[in-house]
Amino acid sequence: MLETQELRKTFGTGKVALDRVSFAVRPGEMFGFVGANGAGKTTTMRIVMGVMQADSGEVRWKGAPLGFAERRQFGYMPEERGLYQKMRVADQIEYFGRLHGLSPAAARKAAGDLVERLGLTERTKDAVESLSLGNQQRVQLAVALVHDPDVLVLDEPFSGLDPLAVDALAEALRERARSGVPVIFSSHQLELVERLCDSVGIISAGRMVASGTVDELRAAEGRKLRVVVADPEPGWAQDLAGELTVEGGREVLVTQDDDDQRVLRAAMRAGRVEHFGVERPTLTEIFKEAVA
Ligand SMILES: Nc1ncnc2c1ncn2[C@@H]1O[C@H](COP(=O)(O)OP(=O)(O)OP(=O)(O)O)[C@@H](O)[C@H]1O
Repeated sequence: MLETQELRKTFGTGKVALDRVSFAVRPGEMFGFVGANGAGKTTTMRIVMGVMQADSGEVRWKGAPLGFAERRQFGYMPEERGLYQKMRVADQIEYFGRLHGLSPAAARKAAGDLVERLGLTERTKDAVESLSLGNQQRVQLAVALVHDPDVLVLDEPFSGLDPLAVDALAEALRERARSGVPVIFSSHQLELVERLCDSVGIISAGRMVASGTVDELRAAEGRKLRVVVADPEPGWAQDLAGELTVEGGREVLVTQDDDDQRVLRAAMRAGRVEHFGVERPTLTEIFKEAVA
C-alpha cells in the first residue's frame, strides 16, 4: 500500500500549499486525485516521487518510509513532462528503461512491447518533437511504464487527448492496476475519473476534503429524492424542505426529506408525477459540493 501521512508544505511566501494531506492507495487500486487549479495535486505527487520535500509528514510504501531505491521502481509522468525532443520514440523508451536499471536487451524488448501496445508502431523511428500531443503523451506513458513499475504516479495524463487516445491510455492504466500496481493520477476530467477509478481524493486549497469510493462519497452526501410533477398546484411543496425548480410546465423538487411516502403523497395530490426516485449525484456534483 502507498500512503501519505499528514503531508505539509509551505512555499517561501508563507503560502500553505499542503495542509496535512493523507491518503492511501492499495495494490491494484486506481486512485483519482481531483481538485481545482492550484489545489495541491502536483505538489503532493512531487513529494511522493521525491522531487520535492515535504516540511513534515511522510510517504510510506509497504508500511515503511519511502526511499530512493523504492522510488526508482516507481513510474512517474510529471506535469512538466520530460522527453528528449530530438530522440526517436523507440530509442527514448529504451533509454529510460536503461536509466531504471534494465539490461540493454530487456530495455529493448520492453520498448518494443510498449510501442506496439500503445499504438506507436508506425512512429518508432520518428523524433518525439514531430509527434502530435496525443502521441507524445503515449510516449510519456511508455517511459513511465518501461521498467514495469511497482507504483504509477501520473500528473494529468489525460489532458489534451482525443477520446481514442484517452481510451488507449485508460486501458493501459487499467491493465497495470489489474496486475496489482497502485495507480494514482490527477485529472480535471471528472466523468473519466468516475468511470475509471476505484477511489477518489478531492483536494481543496491544500486539504483533502473528501476521499473514498464514489459510492462512499455519495453516501456521505446523504440520500436525495428527485420528484418531477407536471402542471402541479401552486405551493404544493411548501411544507417539504428542498430545492424547487421550474422546467417548462414541470416542477422539480430535490429534497433530503426522509419520509419518501409523505413526499410522494404530496406530489400525487399536486399533479401528475412523472418521476420519483433517489438521485445519484455525479462526481462533478459531489466535487462542487465538497469544494464549495
Ligand atoms: N515552486 C513553487 N513556489 C511557490 N508556490 C508554489 C510552487 N509550486 C506550487 N506552488 C503553489 O502551491 C499551490 C499548489 O500548486 P499545485 O501545482 O500543487 O496545484 P495543482 O492542484 O497541481 O494545480 P493544477 O490543477 O493547476 O495543476 C498553488 O497555490 C501554487 O501556486
